[in-house]
Amino acid sequence: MTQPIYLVGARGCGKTTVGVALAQALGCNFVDTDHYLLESTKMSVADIVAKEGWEGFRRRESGALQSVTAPGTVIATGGGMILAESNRQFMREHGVVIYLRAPAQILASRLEAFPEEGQRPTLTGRPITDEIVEVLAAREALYNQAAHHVVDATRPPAEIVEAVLTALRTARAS
Ligand SMILES: Nc1ncnc2c1ncn2[C@@H]1O[C@H](COP(=O)(O)OP(=O)(O)O)[C@@H](O)[C@H]1O
Ligand SMILES: O=C(O)C1=C[C@@H](OP(=O)(O)O)[C@@H](O)[C@H](O)C1
Ligand SMILES: [Mg+2]
Repeated sequence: MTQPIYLVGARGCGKTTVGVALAQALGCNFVDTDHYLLESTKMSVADIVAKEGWEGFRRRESGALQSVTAPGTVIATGGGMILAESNRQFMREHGVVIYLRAPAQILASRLEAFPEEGQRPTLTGRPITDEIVEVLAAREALYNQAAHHVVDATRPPAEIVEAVLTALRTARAS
């Protein structure tokens, strides 16, 4: 596998968790665009948003996407990476895009257990359950548009990794 693999999906679908395990299974490098921003700016997502607004954060994450793109790399994106058409096009052109899909109730229960406020400042100011329903409704079509493969992300991480590997193998054989 030399093409980069991009994991997309809503907050809490497991892009970061599954990305680490997938990279290990493939013997690839792993990068997370939010971790890249944290390391390169020394600011959390919440810090960047407080200082520059969501617009500033979105500009920086588009830059991060281009910076981390390299052969032999599994890339966990932030949940809003697919908002920009240019990012969707960039990912589709440069690699294989996998959408980790899970329903709002599952995402909400994971995020309520581990909110990680520095990583996930509120997007709407609404309670987490309402926010996720709203955000998924606005983005589901974009996740699907960006994706070469859609994988059920309600299972344990090891099973999701297996499903991604199967999707990659099937695509290569066809
Ligand atoms: N497949 C899974 N099953 C159960 N919990 C999960 C799964 N994937 C991730 N989690 C948990 O959900 C939370 C968010 O996971 P994370 O990988 O940070 O998601 P994302 O990067 O998509 O926002 C973490 O606490 C993580 O342990
Ligand atoms: O959905 C979003 O708009 C965001 C998701 C977060 O990443 P995760 O999806 O890894 O939580 C992070 O990039 C930022 O808080 C914005
Ligand atoms: Mg993440």
